[in-house]
Amino acid sequence: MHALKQHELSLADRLADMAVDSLIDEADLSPKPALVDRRGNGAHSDLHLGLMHASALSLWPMFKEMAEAAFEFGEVGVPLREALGRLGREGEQAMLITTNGVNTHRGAIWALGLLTAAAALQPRAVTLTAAKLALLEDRFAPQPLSHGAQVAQRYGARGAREEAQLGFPAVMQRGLPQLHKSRGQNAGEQNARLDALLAIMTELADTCVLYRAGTEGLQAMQQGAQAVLDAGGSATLAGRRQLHALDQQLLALNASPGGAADLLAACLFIDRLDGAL
Ligand SMILES: CC(C)(COP(=O)(O)OP(=O)(O)OC[C@H]1O[C@@H](n2cnc3c(N)ncnc32)[C@H](O[C@H]2O[C@H](COP(=O)(O)OP(=O)(O)OP(=O)(O)O)[C@@H](O)[C@H]2O)[C@@H]1O)[C@@H](O)C(=O)NCCC(=O)NCCS
Ligand SMILES: Nc1ncnc2[nH]cnc12
Repeated sequence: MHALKQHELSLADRLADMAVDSLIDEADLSPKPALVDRRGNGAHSDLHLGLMHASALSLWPMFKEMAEAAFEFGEVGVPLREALGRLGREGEQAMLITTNGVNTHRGAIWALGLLTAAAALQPRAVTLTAAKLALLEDRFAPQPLSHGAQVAQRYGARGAREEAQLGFPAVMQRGLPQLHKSRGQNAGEQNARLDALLAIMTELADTCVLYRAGTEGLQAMQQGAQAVLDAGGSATLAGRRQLHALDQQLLALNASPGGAADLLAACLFIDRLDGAL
């Protein structure tokens, strides 16, 4: 085999490892408000931590194939976008078989799929490259009346598609800077990751929350997350009290911030990639 190709294949393996590790780190991170974590199922009756792990692992071949497709096409364009769409739909089927039909990682397939392909193409301009891919039309994409599409209609919310098309502002302007800031304050890695999740939650129009709990739920998520950070973050006693109150409030509203969780995984992926460059 050609030496460069061999190198590319091992890089595809590494990118798939990074994507899956980021999903597993996100799932394990505790205590996350109303989400599945080591403590329990959050606001979900059909999810648990083992299922999140199994789902993440089932996506490894998809991420690898997405990176390989990026190497093969070699540039941002409709052929690569459509190949990623096909791989994403196949990955979603693998996920649904693994989880017995439960949607564990649909948003993560989208965000991390684009970022994995972008990292294979342009490791130093990942979010910009992912945004360019997200802006291209996939002629074969079905147009289902998804939860995201329904709340986009009802509230005019900017959902997962737009977040990617804008270059992941919730990650680049909120999550990643907060991760670095909290690490710099010696918050400890788990607290720094919790703070990054909270920072993402302060501004995101999470369509999972909107679908389940409307604008009341979205406001509770955004304001409650800001209150934790204002109190000093999850490493402080005052911040922990606010975090507990946010958990209780979101559980009472059945408002699971699944979109924010996916974007935390995206944030951890970009952080890992930065560390590997
Ligand atoms: C373009 C797509 C992203 C589809 O987007 P759309 O908004 O139309 O569809 P949804 O099915 O609603 O999926 C979007 C998922 O993205 C996450 N998300 C939500 N808000 C945001 C946001 N503002 N920014 C980024 N990401 C966001 C979220 O995923 C998480 O929630 C999932 C659980 O959701 P749901 O099933 O609604 O959950 P429940 O309330 O629990 O359901 P019930 O129990 O009540 O039934 C969980 O999976 C998390 O991942 C949104 O769900 C893209 O997905 C697409 O086009 N897909 C088709 C395949 C494809 O072409 N892929 C391309 C690969 S590159
Ligand atoms: N930890 C989590 N809990 C619930 N939904 C999620 N979607 C992605 N990660 C999640």
